Amino acid sequence: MASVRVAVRVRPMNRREKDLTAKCIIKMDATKTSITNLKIPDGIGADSTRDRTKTFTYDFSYDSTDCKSSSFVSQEKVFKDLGSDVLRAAFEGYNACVFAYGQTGSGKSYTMMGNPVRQNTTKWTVFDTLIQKDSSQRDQRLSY
Ligand SMILES: Nc1ncnc2c1ncn2[C@@H]1O[C@H](COP(=O)(O)OP(=O)(O)OP(=O)(O)O)[C@@H](O)[C@H]1O
Repeated sequence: MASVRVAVRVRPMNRREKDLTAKCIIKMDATKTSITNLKIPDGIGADSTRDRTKTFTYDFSYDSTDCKSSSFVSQEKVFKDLGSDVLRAAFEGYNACVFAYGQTGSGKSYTMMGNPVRQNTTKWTVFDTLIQKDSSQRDQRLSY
């Protein structure tokens, strides 16, 4: 596991953003995140086009804007990609840390804690599985 991993996640638009008919200017493609400056007109010249959209590569780029989209990334996937290895490392005695960074309302708490009713169940199920796996490995070690 790499010592540091960085992920970007885009949440669905909230009511206020929808009411303002805000446009989504972020696109994710595998590990790449592209941001488009709509104030720069499209297709004027090669240089303008390059400035209009900037692309950055991260370990993970998560599109969680629309749960009906084929590219939708669920809370469970985020946890499996980012949380489970950190937990495993912690069980193995390594120091580990996960933190979320972003402006207010961008989805930090949601990504870390999930939805209290449904998504925590998924998270804790994966967590329980890890604990069970850890104890069964320990039991195997003890039985040698
Ligand atoms: N991936 C997501 N899918 C659905 N809803 C989300 C998602 N991320 C955030 N939200 C919703 O967006 C709102 C703001 O999210 P959240 O409270 O997690 O932001 P925050 O970054 O922790 O804000 P603050 O810094 O003010 O504490 C919440 O209503 C939350 O349920």
